[in-house]
Amino acid sequence: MTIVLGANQYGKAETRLVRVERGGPRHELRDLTVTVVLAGDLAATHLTGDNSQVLPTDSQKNTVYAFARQHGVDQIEDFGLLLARHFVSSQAAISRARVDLSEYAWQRLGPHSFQRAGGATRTATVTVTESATVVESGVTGLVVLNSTDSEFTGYVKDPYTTLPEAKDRILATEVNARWRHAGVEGDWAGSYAGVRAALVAAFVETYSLSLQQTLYAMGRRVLEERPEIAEVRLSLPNKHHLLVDLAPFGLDNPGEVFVATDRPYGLIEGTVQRAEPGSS
Ligand SMILES: O=c1[nH]c(=O)c2[nH]c(=O)[nH]c2[nH]1
Repeated sequence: MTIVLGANQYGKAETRLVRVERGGPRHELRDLTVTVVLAGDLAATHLTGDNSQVLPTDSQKNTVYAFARQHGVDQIEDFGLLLARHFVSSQAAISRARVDLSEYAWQRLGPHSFQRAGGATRTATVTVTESATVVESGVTGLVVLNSTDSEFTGYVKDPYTTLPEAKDRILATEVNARWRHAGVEGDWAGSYAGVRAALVAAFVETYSLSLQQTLYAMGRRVLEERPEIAEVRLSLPNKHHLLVDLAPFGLDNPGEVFVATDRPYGLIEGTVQRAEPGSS
C-alpha cells in the first residue's frame, strides 16, 4: 500500500484588525477580519517535519498588521490583493495565496466616536497564483423579508408531504452572496453598493413562486446591471415564518400572526453566470 500526501494548505485564520486613520480630529475606522491561506510546495514539512519552506502563520498575521500601518486600509479588495501578491511573490514555495476579508460597518457618532452597525457584512476573497488573479466580493447576513407576494404551490407530494400549499406567505432570507469580478481592478466601493442594491431590488420586486425563483432573479439582476461582474453565487436560507393556528382560541388568522422558526431551514443555493459565447 502506498500512502501519499494529498492537497494541503495553511495560513492564519481570522486575524482581527482595527485601523484608525488619524488624519486630523475626525478619525476614520476600519474593522476587518482577515484570513490568509497559502498553498504550494509544502510536502517537506508534512512528510519529514522540514520547515525550511514554512512561513510561520504568526508572520502572516504580523504582515497583515504591518501592511495596515504601511499602506493603510481602504477597499478590502485592494488590501487583499496587496497581501496575496506579497505572499506569492516573496515566498518561493508558495504558488497560491488566498486572502478572505470581512469588513464590519461602523456608523459615525462623532469625530472620533462610532456605533457598530448591525446588519450585513461586506466580504472579499482574493486569490493569486503565478498565472491568475481572481477577485470576488460579497455580502453576508443581509436579512430581508417580504410580507406578501410570495407563494409556494405545485410541488411534489409524496407520502411524506404534509406542507400545505401557500398562496400568500412571508418570504424571508439572509442573503449570503459572492460575486466574481471580470477584472482585477475597479471601483470596488461603487461596485459593492451597486451589486447590493441590485440584489435587494430584485428581492423586493420579484413576485416569488419559490425562493429558487427569487435566487435566480437576484443573480440575474446583478449580471444585467453590473457589467464588471462575471458570476454570482447565492446561498439563501429560507427563514420560515409559519402561520399560527389561532382556531383553538376562537380566532381567525388571515396572515397576521406567525412563528419565526430558526431551524431546520430550507437552504437554497445556486450560481448565476453569463453563458459561454455561442451557447444558448
Ligand atoms: O421557496 C421554497 N422552496 C422550496 O424548495 C421549499 N420547500 C419547502 O418546504 N418550502 C419551500 N419554499
